[in-house]
Amino acid sequence: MTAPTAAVPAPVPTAPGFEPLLSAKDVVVDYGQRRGSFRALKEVSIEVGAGECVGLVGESGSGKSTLGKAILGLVPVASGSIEFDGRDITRLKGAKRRELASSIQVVFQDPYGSLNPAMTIGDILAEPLTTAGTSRREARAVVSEMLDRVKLPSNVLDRYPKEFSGGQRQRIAIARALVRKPRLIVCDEPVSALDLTTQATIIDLFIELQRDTGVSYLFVSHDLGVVRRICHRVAVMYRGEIVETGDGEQLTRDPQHPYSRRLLTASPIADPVKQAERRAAWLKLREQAA
Ligand SMILES: Nc1ncnc2c1ncn2[C@@H]1O[C@H](COP(=O)(O)OP(=O)(O)OP(=O)(O)O)[C@@H](O)[C@H]1O
Repeated sequence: MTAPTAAVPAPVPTAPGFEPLLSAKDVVVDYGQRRGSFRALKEVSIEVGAGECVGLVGESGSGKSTLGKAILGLVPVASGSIEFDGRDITRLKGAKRRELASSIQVVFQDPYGSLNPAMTIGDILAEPLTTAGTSRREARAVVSEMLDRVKLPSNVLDRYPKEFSGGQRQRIAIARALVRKPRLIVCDEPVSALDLTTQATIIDLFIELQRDTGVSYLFVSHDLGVVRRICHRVAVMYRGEIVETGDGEQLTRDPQHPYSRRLLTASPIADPVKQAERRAAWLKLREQAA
């Protein structure tokens, strides 16, 4: 198959009706040492509005996670800028970066690996609050509100992650991301480890949470079908660039870029080995950043 022609990376504007919240401009990320380094993001620009869900689709290795990591400050940005709520966050480090955790959170793909097996659900959910200085009493109230939001009963609090199914664990992971009441959640393939029925209920939950809390999502997925359901706009990534953007319907009906057409026909399937590598890389970076 011939490779699609390279396209000029175009800025992705915020959809009409949404106030800008996140704005990444010409972001470049390189991996490796200076000699032989690999450019994973090539001047990528994207905006996410307040209350908007922007999907990021593309095959394995196209740079989706790298963009999420750059926004979360987990990989260095070589050039370009990332603004959040009007503030330059491109190179925030240390305490200032940690403070941002109250505004930007992440939900991972793997509900099995992302919850500490030695902690009760109550402690897993309260920890982000108590480490940020919230009293235990106040933390309990917020945890209980978030359990309600993700439709889990309060009797889960004294139990451990291993006692729950994949879908329930993902509800717990979503509740944990919500306890600090963030304005943006980077969702990294959050439903691709789940069976189709559970996927559908978790997608419905994401939609409902967005409607009720006004949170924004940058929703990374290899599956255009999933992002079409949940996202207001979809950006297609190919080899470190955004090659096309549009609403899901339009992208499906009338894809402009050859690679988007290929994505539609190929219907890529998540490779479990690749996905395990991606999970390990995320967790390592998070530990380093903690
Ligand atoms: N730590 C790293 N060191 C070197 N190269 C890396 C590193 N992390 C990612 N890459 C490379 O950067 C490119 C983009 O990877 P990235 O994980 O962002 O892609 P992706 O679209 O999210 O794919 P996947 O779904 O497989 O994670 C790939 O070629 C990948 O091999």
